[in-house]
Amino acid sequence: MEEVRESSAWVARNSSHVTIDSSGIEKVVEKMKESIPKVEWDYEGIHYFDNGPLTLQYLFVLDALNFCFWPDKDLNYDHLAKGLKDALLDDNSAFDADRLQKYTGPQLRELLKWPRPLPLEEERVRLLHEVGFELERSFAGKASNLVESCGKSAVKLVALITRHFPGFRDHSVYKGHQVFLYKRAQIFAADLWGAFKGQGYGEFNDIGSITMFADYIVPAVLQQLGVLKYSSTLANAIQASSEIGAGTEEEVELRACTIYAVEKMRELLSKKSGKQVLSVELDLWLWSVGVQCPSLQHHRTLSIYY
Ligand SMILES: Nc1nc2c(c(CN[C@H]3C=C[C@H](O)[C@@H]3O)cn2[C@@H]2O[C@H](COP(=O)(O)O)[C@@H](O)[C@H]2O)c(=O)[nH]1
Repeated sequence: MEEVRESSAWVARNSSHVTIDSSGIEKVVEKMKESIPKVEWDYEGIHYFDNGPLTLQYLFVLDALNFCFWPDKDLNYDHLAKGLKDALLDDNSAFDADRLQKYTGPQLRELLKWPRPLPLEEERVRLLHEVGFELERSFAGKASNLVESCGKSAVKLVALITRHFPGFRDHSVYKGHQVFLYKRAQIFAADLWGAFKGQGYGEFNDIGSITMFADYIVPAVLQQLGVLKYSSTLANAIQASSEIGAGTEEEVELRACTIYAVEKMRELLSKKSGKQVLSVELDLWLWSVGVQCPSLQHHRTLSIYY
């Protein structure tokens, strides 16, 4: 994902509100280098897995909806992953392409057994329809065909997804530059890799090309670790739970500097440990630390991308 790496590095060099503290990176890496914390994919036991193509359909639907849980304080990612899993166990045709195109907001809520409207529910439904429509039009209705056409390349998979599904085109214009973040497209490749343990549908020759997935949890973890530093205005806005507009300089910097910082951590860690460390592995570790910390204050942006 050269465009994600390069454009994030550009933001980090030109940033006004977020800075990366290289001594913070060194401290974290120094502590970790003896034993890099390995977090098992699905350590929570909440995802659907049957070792076959239906798992890909599930993961693609999951990542189409994998964004913005925080407006409902009781809702989180686990509810989505587990809710979709239970829905599929109840009815294994629930994510057929024709069905995806027909869900209404109330039906999606019912599927997830969520008692009230979901955050950005209309957008969620629209994105489900888009996934169903384009899977049917170009991939005979199957996410497995999409994945199989990528010849074990995660880079090709992300490119194909963003070409076919506008809802996955997670990018921004920052100080006149186009910045690519591609969180949900990249996390889909990583989810396949994790679920299938790098084999079969999860085998990618270039998994090292994927960056971390710029969400709202990992930046907050890096700030706590002293890797990211915020301007006082930004720190106060996050502390006060004020909304940060999508596409603002602050928002793009939070996400892009997180990607760049994790790349720097990976480089240093690989050098010091003598082992090739993947951004995907670092991401899952940082994310799992964040979601287990209930007091974590994260930035709040209404976005369909993360
Ligand atoms: N960077 C990064 N962000 C991730 C994930 C995941 C889940 N990955 C699964 C894959 C294997 C594991 O076993 C995980 O279950 C979700 N998110 C993001 O977090 C936020 C949700 O927060 P909260 O509202 O507290 O649930 C939201 O932006 C969501 O999009 C990840 O791995 N990395």
